[in-house]
Amino acid sequence: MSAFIQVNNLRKSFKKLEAVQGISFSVPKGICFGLLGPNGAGKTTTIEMMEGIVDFDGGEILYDGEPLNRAMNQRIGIQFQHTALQDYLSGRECLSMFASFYSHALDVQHLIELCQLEDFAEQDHRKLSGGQKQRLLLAIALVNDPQILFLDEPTTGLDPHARRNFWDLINRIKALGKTIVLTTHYMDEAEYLCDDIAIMDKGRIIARGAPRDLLAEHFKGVLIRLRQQHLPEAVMATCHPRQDGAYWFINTDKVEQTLKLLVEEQVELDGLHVKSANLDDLFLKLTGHGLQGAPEQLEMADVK
Ligand SMILES: Nc1ncnc2c1ncn2[C@@H]1O[C@H](COP(=O)(O)OP(=O)(O)OP(=O)(O)O)[C@@H](O)[C@H]1O
Repeated sequence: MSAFIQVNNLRKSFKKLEAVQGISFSVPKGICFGLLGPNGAGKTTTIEMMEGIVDFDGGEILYDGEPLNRAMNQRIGIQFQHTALQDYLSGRECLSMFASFYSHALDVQHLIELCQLEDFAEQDHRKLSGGQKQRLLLAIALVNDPQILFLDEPTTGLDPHARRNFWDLINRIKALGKTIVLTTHYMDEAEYLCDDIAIMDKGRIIARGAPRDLLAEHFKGVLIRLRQQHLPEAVMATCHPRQDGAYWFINTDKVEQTLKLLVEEQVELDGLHVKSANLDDLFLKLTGHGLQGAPEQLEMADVK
């Protein structure tokens, strides 16, 4: 697939802080591309340079081979982390106001239906729940029928149910053929939504590719967690378990054989947990620290 958005050696410093340190990547048309990383990694600075909101110190950003120009600017939709809306306006009125800014805008009722705002479109936007507000902000980002949609941490602070709803909505919008660039520090969000990701840490890209390919490249097998107990010699010698706190951990790419051995050796399986590697594990492996503070991190077998 050819690059729709091409970012080459992009740099940005704030005084002595090098927030973005010469990153490069490309985004083909029609995919959902994710910039993933912990707080302060440089995601928002990168996306804001791509949106033309923040000037960059070096490098280039090309859209269909051209720097961002007025015509392309009209084809971009942005959902910011925070957007101040006019007090007292209903969702429908907010949408009408933003639609009036563009020469070509989508029908407001169509946007209300697309983003499932029907039940609260007439309410003062200040009374909306977090999930409802995010859907309204998404509708506002779509008002000019953009070719490219930028979403900056769109589900931060939402409860799990609202996040799921929002993910479904993003998938519906992606199915309309739009190119989506989103930032997130939720690895599950990136795994669920993104065709391609760049993992950022401290202003640099430390991994690039499709989530599934990245995981296959860096990990094999699964991790089995058992409650601490005396393990038979055969298990110790074959599985090389690692003890950590109240648990034993076994890395293996031969799950069935390992489980069979545990059963044969009459190991207590109560509380057994089997887990595949995810992007949190990858981030931990690449950087030595976790993505979101202190989620449960499980070391996985390394292929290399
Ligand atoms: N306008 C600014 N002035 C000074 N420093 C800034 C500015 N904007 C960002 N930074 C700094 O640049 C670094 C990268 O910030 P950025 O917001 O891009 O990270 P992020 O990955 O989006 O983090 P978050 O998930 O918290 O939004 C941080 O250290 C931040 O404090």
